[in-house]
Amino acid sequence: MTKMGLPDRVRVCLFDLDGVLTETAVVHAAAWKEAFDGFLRRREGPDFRPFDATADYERYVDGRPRVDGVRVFLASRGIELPEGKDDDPPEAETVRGLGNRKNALFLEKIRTQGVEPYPGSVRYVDAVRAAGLGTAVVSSSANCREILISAGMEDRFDVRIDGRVAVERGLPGKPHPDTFLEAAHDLGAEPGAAAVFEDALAGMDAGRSGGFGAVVGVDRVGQADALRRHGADIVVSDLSELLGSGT
Ligand SMILES: O=P(O)(O)OC[C@H]1O[C@@H](O)[C@H](O)[C@@H](O)[C@@H]1O
Repeated sequence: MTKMGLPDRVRVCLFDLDGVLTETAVVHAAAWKEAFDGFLRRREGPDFRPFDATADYERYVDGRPRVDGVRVFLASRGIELPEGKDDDPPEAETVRGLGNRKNALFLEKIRTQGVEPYPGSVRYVDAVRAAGLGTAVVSSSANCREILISAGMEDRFDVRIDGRVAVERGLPGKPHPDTFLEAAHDLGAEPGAAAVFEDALAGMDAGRSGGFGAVVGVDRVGQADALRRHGADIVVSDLSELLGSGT
């Protein structure tokens, strides 16, 4: 192990954003709950079964691109909506409309609450860079760049593969490994020389299937066992735990 708490073969680090670098996973979960509950209430009446911002979020939405989150959660309730168009209004009962509703709610929350980076993640990324390792942010979010700027972290990554870049390059999102593989490639590293840092189960699955050199699960919500079941080699509750370890 190196002093970064990673195997010696690791040359580049691929960081998920929401919940790993910034405290925005809970903001996404709250926006999804508001959007889905509004939809379910309209469709099923006052006795609707609400979206569970922990269990439903982790299993069906967390880590996936926006439209995939809509589709996978609705499928879990036996609901299928028409795809709709990118610019569908937020009240449209389509996959894109519901995604746009969630995005409007998410942006509103970010505007009022601001974006906080995890201090331990900032320290870890800085230490990794100082040690000469390459860094990438690999996020399903189309808002990744704005979130990084708001968190004051934009300059800390050599490569950014986010929800927008994935669409431009035709890359399937997490749980597929393609966005992580693309980031490793852009950093000039084989997957075996890359470490993946993720908090979402879909992200773990991407890390496991991509043949990466290490998969670090970041457990902010008490799901360490699930992270291990989905492929984490190491689980920490904060990236700062990796500093100075294993030497
Ligand atoms: O809606 P956005 O900002 O494009 O984000 C898509 C997804 O990005 C992921 O990083 C989050 O874990 C999900 O909760 C979110 O739904």
